[in-house]
Amino acid sequence: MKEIVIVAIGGNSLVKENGLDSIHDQSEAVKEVVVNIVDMVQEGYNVVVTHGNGPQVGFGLRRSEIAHEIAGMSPVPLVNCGADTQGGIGYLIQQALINEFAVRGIHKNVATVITQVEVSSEDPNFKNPTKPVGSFFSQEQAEKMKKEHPEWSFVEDSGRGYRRVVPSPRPIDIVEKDAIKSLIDGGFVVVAAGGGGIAVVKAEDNTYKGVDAVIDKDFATSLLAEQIHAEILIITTGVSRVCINYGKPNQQELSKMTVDETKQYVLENHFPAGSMLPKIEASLSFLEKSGTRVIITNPESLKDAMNEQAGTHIVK
Ligand SMILES: Nc1ncnc2c1ncn2[C@@H]1O[C@H](COP(=O)(O)OP(=O)(O)O)[C@@H](O)[C@H]1O
Ligand SMILES: NC(=O)OP(=O)(O)O
Repeated sequence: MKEIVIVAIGGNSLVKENGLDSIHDQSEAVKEVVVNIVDMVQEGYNVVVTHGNGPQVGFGLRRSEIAHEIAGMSPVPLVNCGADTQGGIGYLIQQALINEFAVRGIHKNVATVITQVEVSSEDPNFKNPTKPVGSFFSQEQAEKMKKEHPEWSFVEDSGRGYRRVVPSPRPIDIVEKDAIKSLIDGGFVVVAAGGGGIAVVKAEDNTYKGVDAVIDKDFATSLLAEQIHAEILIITTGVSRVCINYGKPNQQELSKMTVDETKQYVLENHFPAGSMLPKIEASLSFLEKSGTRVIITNPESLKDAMNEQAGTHIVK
């Protein structure tokens, strides 16, 4: 059996910048990534695709709030907003993959799996929202919104502006992992764990219930990679390489780092929470548990990164 590669597409890399948030723009961004993913399939890898939903779940939540405020419609719970993004973005990726295979004359089955991810109801992250969602705002806009909605929390997100934050518990188990593995074994290109998965808690009688949260897709992807025995984890995001001293005059791009070097950079606070830190923590967890190789890069560098010509490579 060929190597399983899991590719996580960042939610922000599909929106690119504030203003390019229409479905048309996101669909075009998806098509760009998919070309590179199909290249990898053609090279013989078994590819599983996951994706983020930070911007998109925030847009959906805000649409629901506005519809409630203006038209009195019932608000959509955050967990359902997340499930909606899994379907919406999964549809874009699935169709783009099918179309790209058709253009190249390749027969390949593609399926998106609605994926629930178990979290603990006792997770302390429920009381401390950290996951940035939706649009970026100026400090002035964020302060104005905070006055109007005192229950909202905001954080400054990696020098890009202020964003609302929601609870983000750690994933414990991918509920549909066996279905995903069966599809991979059956030769499907699988899209799964979108938006970090739909957050659910498990009761003693083995039933599940959704909870209002957005799981970090990097942590969910790392867990899925472990559970399906993937060899390579690729995280695509808005930058071609991970940097130390990011955004400072002495910023330095990293092409390769070992697990130990990576841990040292974490201790030196080179990676902010809510953006680069989860990617790094998820990568370390994957390498320590089951994986052989991690690549962090932007979607357009995927092919070069597979040949070690681009991206940041984290090795054991
Ligand atoms: N040390 C760093 N090296 C590279 N990028 C960084 C670093 N610290 C913060 N960033 C920022 O974090 C972004 C990735 O986080 P984010 O946009 O939240 O991820 P996603 O693509 O999964 O939505 C990068 O595009 C970059 O703007
Ligand atoms: N759910 C999630 O982590 O989304 P982003 O990758 O878009 O932040």
